[in-house]
Amino acid sequence: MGTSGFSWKLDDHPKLPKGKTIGLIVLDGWGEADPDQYNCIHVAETPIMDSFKKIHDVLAINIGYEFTVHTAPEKWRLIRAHGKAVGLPTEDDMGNSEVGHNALGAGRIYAQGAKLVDLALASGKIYDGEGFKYIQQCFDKGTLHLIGLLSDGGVHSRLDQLQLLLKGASERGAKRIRVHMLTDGRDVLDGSSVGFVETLENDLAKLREKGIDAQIASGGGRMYVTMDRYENDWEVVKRGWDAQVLGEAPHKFQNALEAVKKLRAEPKANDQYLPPFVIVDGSGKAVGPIVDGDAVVTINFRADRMVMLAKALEYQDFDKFDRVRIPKIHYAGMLQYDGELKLPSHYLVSPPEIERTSGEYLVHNGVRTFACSETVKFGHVTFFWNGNRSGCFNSEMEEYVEIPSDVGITFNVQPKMKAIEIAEKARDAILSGKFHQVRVNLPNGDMVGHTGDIEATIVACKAADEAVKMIINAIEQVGGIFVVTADHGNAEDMVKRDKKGKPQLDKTGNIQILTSHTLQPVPIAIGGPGLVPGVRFRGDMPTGGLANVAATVINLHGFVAPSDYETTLIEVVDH
Ligand SMILES: O=C(O)[C@@H](CO)OP(=O)(O)O
Ligand SMILES: [Mn+2]
Ligand SMILES: [Mn+2]
Repeated sequence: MGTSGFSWKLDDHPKLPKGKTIGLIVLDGWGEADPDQYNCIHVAETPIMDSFKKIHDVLAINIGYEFTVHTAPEKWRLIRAHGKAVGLPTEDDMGNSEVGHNALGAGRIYAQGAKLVDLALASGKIYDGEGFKYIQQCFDKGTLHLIGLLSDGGVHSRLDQLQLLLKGASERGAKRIRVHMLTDGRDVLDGSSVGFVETLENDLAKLREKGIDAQIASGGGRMYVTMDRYENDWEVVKRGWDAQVLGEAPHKFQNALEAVKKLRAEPKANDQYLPPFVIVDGSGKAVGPIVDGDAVVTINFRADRMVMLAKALEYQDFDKFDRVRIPKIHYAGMLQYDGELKLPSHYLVSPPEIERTSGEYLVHNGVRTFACSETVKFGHVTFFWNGNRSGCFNSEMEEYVEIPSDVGITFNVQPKMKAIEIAEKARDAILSGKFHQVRVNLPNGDMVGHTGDIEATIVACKAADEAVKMIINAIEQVGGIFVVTADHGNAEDMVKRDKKGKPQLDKTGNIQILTSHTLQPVPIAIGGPGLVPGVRFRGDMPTGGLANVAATVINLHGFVAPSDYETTLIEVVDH
């Protein structure tokens, strides 16, 4: 920190002991909503998660399973996980893993990428920064390439920001612009790609009227092209590289609208998984490969699914796939995506300065931590948790375990994912007695929820509940404490609704499946035999959110939380 007088030392909590083992479980995409057939959490058998909500008069309850859960009515509540509570621009912004885990781990609410980019564009400061000046150096002779998610979902990127950047860059000297678009269908309805392409094409046509040579150059579905994360499957990034840099793809079209419409018409096609395509001119030549002297901007503000491409674009030493040709470019990210790796080294907007996270404090105060998930969510409980930094703070105090995810499948075919494997690792870590905090992310509700497959999502929710049971069982055995919560909603609502909450029908009278996250609150439950009697959720914090969890957990480890953290959710009453 460099601030004089700063100390990592946390004060002892006056009433709560140190040394308890805390099982900290984040259910990804697990919100609370009214029960109906599209609420997969409600439909699924989830006895453990249900038990936390039940009203009981006694502290220890037996819920009819082979172990006892210690809980009580004042040990379950809902917290906010979307909009301003997690640093997003408006209350209409659904939560997501990045902002959710940042808030959970950092204990404070930071203006997040979406908001920071909005502000930088509105004030024009984005054009005064080092990053823009760096790419601007190529505008005279080279092409400006914009690569990213074409969507108004607001999770990874936003179309209006792309539109402003196109305008701003063209007004500041960009003469030749190529957009490499990725279709969404995950943060927005499947099929919405067509409308987004139309909007973008209109904008590009207007630029062309002004004499700027602006076109879409390539595309593909976000889950199949470019936007992999945590190095799960480099083939995804390679497909993008081939189209964007080399101008090669199995599908060639003369315009992007035709491309998206035709590729969507294939059986089982959807926006998330559209195959890669390139746009070619009348002679069949790709209109926009990335070549020496060009500028490249990755327009997503969110980090996880841009880091791999950023590495491919920036690193000299790179062996993840054969890049064939490595263009000499000026590359900038919309944000810097990894604070530890300083990747990319040039960026248009500075990321939120998330520092002094709970993980770092706890390490400095002797709390030994184990964190685990499977690949697709591994960075959530490590990288996002620690404020978008890869690696641990102190490898002697922390152990991070990644269970390899299945590759090349959509998770509705494997809805149990690695939930039990994650729970087994957590169980073993708890029983080993080596750790004070055992932290996991259970991906099922979210990853399967994103497929839009309701039956599979029900299976997924059940699997996550079984994993919670295994972890809590271990906590019971060691006399520990559990904290079970979620990062945002998803599986609790799988249908698009009208303003009154009724399922909305499309033109053909079918319901519209909601693959995205939601605006719903998420549960938090605390319990376990190690919880001091008299600990309960405070009644004076009705608007508590994810950022209040860090102070709560720090308290349960026996410390007073740093004074600038959002307040704790718990109090200790005399018993
Ligand atoms: O898959 C992702 O990238 C997002 C949705 O766009 O989900 P989550 O925030 O849960 O990681
Ligand atoms: Mn999530
Ligand atoms: Mn998700």
